[in-house]
Amino acid sequence: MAADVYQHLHNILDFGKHIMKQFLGENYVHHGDVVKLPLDFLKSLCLKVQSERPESRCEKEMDVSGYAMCLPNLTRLQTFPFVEHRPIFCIEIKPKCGFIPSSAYITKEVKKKVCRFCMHQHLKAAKGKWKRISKYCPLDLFSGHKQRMHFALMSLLQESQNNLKIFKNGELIYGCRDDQEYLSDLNELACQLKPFFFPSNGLIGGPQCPKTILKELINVLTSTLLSTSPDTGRPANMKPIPVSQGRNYCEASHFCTEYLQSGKHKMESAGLPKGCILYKMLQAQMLDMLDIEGLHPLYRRVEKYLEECPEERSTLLLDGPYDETFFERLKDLSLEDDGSVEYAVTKIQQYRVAMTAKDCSIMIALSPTVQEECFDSRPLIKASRSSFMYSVSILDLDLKPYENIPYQYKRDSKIVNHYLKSIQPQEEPSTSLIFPESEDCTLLLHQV
Ligand SMILES: O=P(O)(O)O[C@@H]1[C@@H](OP(=O)(O)O)[C@H](OP(=O)(O)O)[C@H](O)[C@H](OP(=O)(O)O)[C@H]1OP(=O)(O)O
Ligand SMILES: Nc1ncnc2c1ncn2[C@@H]1O[C@H](COP(=O)(O)OP(=O)(O)OP(=O)(O)O)[C@@H](O)[C@H]1O
Repeated sequence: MAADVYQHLHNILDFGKHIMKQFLGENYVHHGDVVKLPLDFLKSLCLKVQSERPESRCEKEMDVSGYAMCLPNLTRLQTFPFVEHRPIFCIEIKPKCGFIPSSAYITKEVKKKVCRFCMHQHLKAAKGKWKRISKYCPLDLFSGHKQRMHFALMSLLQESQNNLKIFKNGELIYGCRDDQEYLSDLNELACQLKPFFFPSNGLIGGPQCPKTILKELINVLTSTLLSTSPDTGRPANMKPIPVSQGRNYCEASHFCTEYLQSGKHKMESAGLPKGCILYKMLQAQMLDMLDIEGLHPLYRRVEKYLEECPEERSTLLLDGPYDETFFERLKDLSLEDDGSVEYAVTKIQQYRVAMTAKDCSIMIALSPTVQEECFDSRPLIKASRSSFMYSVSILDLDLKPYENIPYQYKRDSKIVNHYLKSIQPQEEPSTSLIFPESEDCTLLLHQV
């Protein structure tokens, strides 16, 4: 049992170290270490954290067999550990899938028009996972278009669900609260963040203030998400997947509906700078080239083969090791199915990597600089009245299990069918949230 856990944790570590680092970049991935911990400590820790865990996660039990994964605290700056004592805030974003599939295996046309996140919102609201439908659409965030990105980030702030959290000096101060009104929360947030953006205090005031602070926050986040890191990430010999294969906007996006209604007939595609975290994440997500509808028959092919030759499971590398050989196989982007089990396995592994990239989170840690530090060559993000040292990391890079594929297949059709049913009566007109760069947003906020 403990040996299995040890092996499992090592697999996670190797997957981060040898596979996800290649896709996402050396600087963004912290693979951690497997550590042995005293059983007593683990048991008391388990009791202590149980009451803090979200109810929906409590069916998963904490493993207390003796091994654990030790990761750096990603709410702190990873690039400058010597500034540990400095005030810092960190934004965690779980962006989800940023593209619309274009696979020929898709049977429902709506999947080529509306993104999975927006469709899934309806099912989540119906099941009571969240009270309200979010106006966030991942395609807006991944668009590289500043106005769309601002809209996406503002929508995340308004309805954070499990897609946005904010930490101040390592402590959660915002997010994951569906039971509170967002207005009071946003005021409180602005209040907490004010010293970071307006350190000299007193210079700025009046009723615009919280809105100004949130806009500063959104600008800083957008710049960070679009900033490029010098490390290479995806190796040069792996062809990039063209982002333009599917449509570049989602028909259910509140931004796009209004933008197109306002007489703009085409969604211009600004595109993401190659090398920024969103670009890298999107490339990894797009390894899902067949969609679950094209993938599921390949899963059945492998299952059939394994029924006949169960001893072949390790040769197929379904469960690792996650090393160079595994990575080499992921590079084959060909979609010519020769009917072989090898082809099926390659597509399955690419799909699992893509699913992992669709469910991981970005941690953006920001710490304001003091004037005398501004002379060196560290990357800085500038706001109107302050500037920040920052680090970007990716969290939750456990490879999604092979065994989940049939479940993903069923859930896909459940999400789509529910969406089609729920939009049938009439489309709700959306209320304006767009705030062009020259105009103020229309949020009601109190002075802080
Ligand atoms: O399928 P999705 O898109 O609902 O993603 C699941 C997540 O739900 P979300 O939509 O982000 O609220 C879900 O998030 P929550 O636990 O609900 O916060 C998990 O991350 C789940 O992964 P796993 O099965 O625990 O490894 C995720 O499942 P996978 O599909 O990534 O396996
Ligand atoms: N290394 C880290 N640094 C800072 N915060 C972290 C770190 N790892 C996890 N967290 C915080 O804990 C949350 C849950 O982490 P994660 O999703 O990895 O847990 P999990 O193992 O999936 O949880 P569960 O046991 O419920 O399945 C993250 O969303 C993040 O807010």
